[in-house]
Amino acid sequence: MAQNEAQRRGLLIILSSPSGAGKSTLARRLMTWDPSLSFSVSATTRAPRTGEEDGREYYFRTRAEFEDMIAQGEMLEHADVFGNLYGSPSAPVEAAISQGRDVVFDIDWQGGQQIRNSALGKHALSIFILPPSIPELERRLIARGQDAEDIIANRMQKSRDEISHWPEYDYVLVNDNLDETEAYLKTIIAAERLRLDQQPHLVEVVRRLNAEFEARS
Ligand SMILES: Nc1nc2c(ncn2[C@@H]2O[C@H](COP(=O)(O)OP(=O)(O)O)[C@@H](O)[C@H]2O)c(=O)[nH]1
Ligand SMILES: Nc1ncnc2c1ncn2[C@@H]1O[C@H](COP(=O)(O)OP(=O)(O)O)[C@@H](O)[C@H]1O
Repeated sequence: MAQNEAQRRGLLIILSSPSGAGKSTLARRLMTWDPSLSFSVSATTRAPRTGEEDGREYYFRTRAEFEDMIAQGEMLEHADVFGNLYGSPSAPVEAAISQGRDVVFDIDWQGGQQIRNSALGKHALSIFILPPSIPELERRLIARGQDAEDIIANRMQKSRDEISHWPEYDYVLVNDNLDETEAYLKTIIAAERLRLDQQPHLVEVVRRLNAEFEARS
């Protein structure tokens, strides 16, 4: 982008899916693809999994701390998911988008809905990830090897409700082949960026085209 051009605000790229469909894997791949992307690290009251670090995958907080963050107006959105509180802190998102950086969210349908209905909703690009089948969804949850049987059963039971929200999203991808889904996701983001980057110039271009028509007549 030329230096004197006004910088557009960053996009809020929302990824939602039932647990196990692959959205965290896809989000991680996006971050490697484009290091200018900012990942919105959520706060949660759920316990850390093996290998998860406070401030990297999540900000792990007690329920009292989380409720205090809500009371202080620090959350862009928040929801109860599988009996725990999850939410996206506003400040890092505001900072990133005001610098023109696009932000990736790995959140459920309730969070997606809240962001779309917020003041930042017009900057949202939402993508829903479907699993290719329910047995495959369960296989992935088991293969991930992170959750106990009862937790997996609870996630499987909630997945039908999460899936029912697919029509609310701008795009829906079936994550069968991971590399293919990743490629589609990048295409969607690239197309949206192109559209937004072109927008401010279009009035000027069409004005010039019209002036050129005038000059011919
Ligand atoms: N609304 C909302 N949902 C979130 C947030 N962070 C994570 N989630 C969702 O909470 C659900 C559970 O996340 P997690 O415990 O990491 O399990 P996983 O999705 O199976 O890896 C997933 O659907 C996440 O997308 C958030 O900040 N807000
Ligand atoms: N297209 C795919 N094919 C096979 N396995 C996948 C695919 N996408 C993701 N996985 C695997 O499925 C498991 C769940 O993926 P994850 O990204 O943690 O899901 P989510 O964040 O939606 O809960 C992980 O072990 C991941 O490596």
